[in-house]
Amino acid sequence: MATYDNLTLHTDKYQINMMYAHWIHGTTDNKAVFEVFFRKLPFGNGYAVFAGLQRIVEYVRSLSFNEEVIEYLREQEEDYAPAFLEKLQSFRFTGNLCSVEEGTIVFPNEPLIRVEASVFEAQLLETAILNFMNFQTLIATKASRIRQVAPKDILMEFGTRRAQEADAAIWGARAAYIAGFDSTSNMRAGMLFGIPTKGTHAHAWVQDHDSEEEAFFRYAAALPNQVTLLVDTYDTLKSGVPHAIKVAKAMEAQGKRMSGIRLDSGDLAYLSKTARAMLDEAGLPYVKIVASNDLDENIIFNLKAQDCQIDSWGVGTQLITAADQPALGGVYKLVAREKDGEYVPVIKISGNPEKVTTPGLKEVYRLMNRRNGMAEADYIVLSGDTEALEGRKLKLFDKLHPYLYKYVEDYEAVPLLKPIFIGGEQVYELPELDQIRAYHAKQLKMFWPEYLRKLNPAAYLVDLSPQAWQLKMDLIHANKM
Ligand SMILES: Nc1ncnc2c1ncn2[C@@H]1O[C@H](COP(=O)(O)OP(=O)(O)OP(=O)(O)O)[C@@H](O)[C@H]1O
Ligand SMILES: O=P(O)(O)OC[C@H]1O[C@H](OP(=O)(O)OP(=O)(O)O)[C@H](O)[C@@H]1O
Ligand SMILES: O=C(O)c1cccnc1
Repeated sequence: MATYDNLTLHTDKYQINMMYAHWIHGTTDNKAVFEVFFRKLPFGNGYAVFAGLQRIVEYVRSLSFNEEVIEYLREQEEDYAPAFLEKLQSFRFTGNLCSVEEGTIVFPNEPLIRVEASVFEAQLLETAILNFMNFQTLIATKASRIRQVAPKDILMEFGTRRAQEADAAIWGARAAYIAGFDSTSNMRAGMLFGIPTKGTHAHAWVQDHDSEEEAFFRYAAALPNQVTLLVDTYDTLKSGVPHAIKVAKAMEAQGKRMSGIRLDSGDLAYLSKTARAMLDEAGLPYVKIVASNDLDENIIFNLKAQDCQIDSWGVGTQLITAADQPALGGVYKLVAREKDGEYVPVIKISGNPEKVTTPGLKEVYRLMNRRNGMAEADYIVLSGDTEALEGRKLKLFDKLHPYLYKYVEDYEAVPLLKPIFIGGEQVYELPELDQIRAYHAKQLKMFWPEYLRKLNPAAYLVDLSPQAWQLKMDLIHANKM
């Protein structure tokens, strides 16, 4: 079997076909600029949480058309000339790549990643970059919604068994941690990324004993420092909770404290309230209640509205598969190409106005109100336009109804796109995961709650500068049949 972890061919065949066609026509070295953005927020949310950059950086660094890959291409496609395959052998990314940092709050229709490279290199990267960014951003956004409804509780990611295969499990666990989950059950994700791991036990442990009581006592004897007992194998209130109380009391006699019980079926509001009362009655107020069973942000929100007594949530399937919206539709679009040694902006026209691209190399700034430190709007300008950076008064206007406008001043323009690779050299030091998580938590504080609420959030303003807008209009008119 072929080597498994070389991601160089983790791309759509049409990218290699286009690379080949450029090679045939001698245009491989022409520069091209692509931008990554998405058009629509997932889950009806008001923002997305950008994630995927670490994987993208590792992928770009590791690109290598080694012998095995070349051999495969040779066998697969007789059109690919031997000299083309030879050129691929020395392929490496030598361009510039800028990106928003992981954990950043982002919005539709703003550039999140910009690749500026020979068209030969830039074309190859599209598929993998979108694959990594779309999935990880989607899961981080879902996790952020879950965190929002349980701001003070412990959130445990339990999704691996239901994830869309192994990569999704570990990178999804990482994305969830960035957006505020406290732990993962996936030990490999823990080892690879330094995410704290947590786990209870399964029904099998109870079923594998002559009695539930015996199972509980033996588990507590084996792992006295992390005893969370699953109490719903036979009858939660008549058997599970009373047996757990017995174990907790026995532990107390030895000077130890049981951590918790886990509810995994039935009416979680009713069961948690009753179990809480039973535990308190037994003098065990410190024993926490963990819940799991196909939870998502809506069920957790509802359970809280029912005054559930749940301290900690295990969330699997709904999070790791983003069950209510299985994909983020991020795209990678050409915005400029080199012609006669200069960049020429390009556009994609569509009958669907949302699909018309915004031409030209762009920067995106977050306009931070200096008086209150809150984000006012995101402002997209053509690269080289420094008006916002100089703090000049800006006109933000509604593109469909230009007579609706407002001026902003007394702001700081914070560039969102950071240089990651310049001339193929990595210039960005990847932050530690905990730094990313802390950065994300700080980001959330910069937005008014109206933009963050889970249901019907207010739309945050992402505006094009007048020059960027004019360029778009000019190209639409120039290209319209
Ligand atoms: N009080 C509640 N309010 C709203 N939703 C709840 C409540 N209690 C449980 N749920 C959710 O209802 C859904 C349906 O649970 P379901 O009836 O399938 O579980 P169960 O039959 O009790 O357990 P299982 O089939 O997993 O053994 C689950 O997603 C669960 O999290
Ligand atoms: O429900 P999720 O959010 O996906 O969380 C993970 C689930 O995985 C385990 O169940 P298991 O796989 O044993 O099957 P179950 O569906 O019968 O509980 C655990 O008991 C949770 O219920
Ligand atoms: O630790 C747990 O309780 C757990 C882990 C994964 C899936 N379900 C439960």
